Amino acid sequence: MSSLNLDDFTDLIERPDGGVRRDAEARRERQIVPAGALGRLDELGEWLAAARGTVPVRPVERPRVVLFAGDHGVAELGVSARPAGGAEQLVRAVLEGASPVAVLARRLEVPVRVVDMALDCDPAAFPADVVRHRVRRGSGRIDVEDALTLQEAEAALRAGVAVADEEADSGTDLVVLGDVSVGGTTVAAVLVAALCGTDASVVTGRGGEAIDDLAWMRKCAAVRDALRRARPVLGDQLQLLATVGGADLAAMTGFLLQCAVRKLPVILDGVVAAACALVAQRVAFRAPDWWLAGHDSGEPGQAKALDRMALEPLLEQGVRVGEGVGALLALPLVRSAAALAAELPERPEAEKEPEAEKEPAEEGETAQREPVEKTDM
Ligand SMILES: Cc1cc2ncn([C@H]3O[C@H](COP(=O)(O)O)[C@@H](O)[C@H]3O)c2cc1C
Ligand SMILES: O=C(O)c1cccnc1
Repeated sequence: MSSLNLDDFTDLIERPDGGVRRDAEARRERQIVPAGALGRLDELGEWLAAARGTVPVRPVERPRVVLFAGDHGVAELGVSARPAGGAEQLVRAVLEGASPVAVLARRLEVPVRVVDMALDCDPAAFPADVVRHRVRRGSGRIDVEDALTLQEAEAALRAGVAVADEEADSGTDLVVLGDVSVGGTTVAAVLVAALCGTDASVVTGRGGEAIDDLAWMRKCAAVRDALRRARPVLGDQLQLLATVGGADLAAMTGFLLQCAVRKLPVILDGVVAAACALVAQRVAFRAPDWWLAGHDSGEPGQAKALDRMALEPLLEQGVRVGEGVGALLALPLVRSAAALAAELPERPEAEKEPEAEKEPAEEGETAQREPVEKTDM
């Protein structure tokens, strides 16, 4: 296998179509409801039109929840409320329809795909299509050892690319991206702190089932120790994922990059997705234009990462269960924005407005909006 050159993604990833975006904005100006009166839904509709490349925006017909799963050796330090190696149970609940994401996905009629990258259990525990991309059993204890070998990191990242291609090829038109793990919020905190140049205490939160103060201090110490190991490899994102990431995070990073290549929009869930997005942004600066932040999960590392990418969470409901729930909750909002953008009629007079009358105002507005196209979401 030829070695992977992440720099290639920089050229392969384009921005959403700026011309389509301007057409979407112009259409919005002509609609019967005053532009701006729908608040952020206006912006969302315009973003989706540009991402999907058409005005009026096409509805999201085939969304899918994609969850990357793995265990993390760092959980042995007691940094999670769950037992180390316990992600198998979480995945089982998702697949059996007995977890929060499963309930919501059923209700919203959105299929859920789980991709096991490094669960610490017998692969026979799950169907072949769930385990087929697994690169190892549990990722390494990042405070003292590498999460993965470079080869494993590369295999995991390639698996994420392959999953993105499978989704794009099978007609998925929007991805709700989440994770299922034990210890994942510690790993995500390390990546965010490493890439933002902050201390452990700034990014360390209380994780899945909130941990007590003592566990939080252990988590901070683990993040601090892993950060020391991360600093020498900050410039090489694959090495960074191998040193202080994990197979699920490496796959998610590859997945995000390839979704951007394939022009497949993604709603990010919590701190793990945000951390991977930040790594992907380092690889390809245009990539965040293809993503929305579904919600604010309350993990401080998530807020830090989203801020760096100028992504503003759509919802804040205090949801702290991971597994894509916050992002899935935002899906109806995105679909609502698309419906309004596509279906609100245009004012009859707007269609006949003489060119000379409308042009100066429109030109001025468009010119003003262009530079903020990327950052104002
Ligand atoms: C019911 C429940 C189901 C979950 N499934 C995933 N996570 C969540 O917990 C994981 C890691 O948290 P930590 O780092 O604290 O171990 C994340 O991967 C996230 O998806 C869940 C959290 C809860 C409460
Ligand atoms: O940010 C997250 O994904 C998160 C936050 C708290 C608990 N579980 C996950």
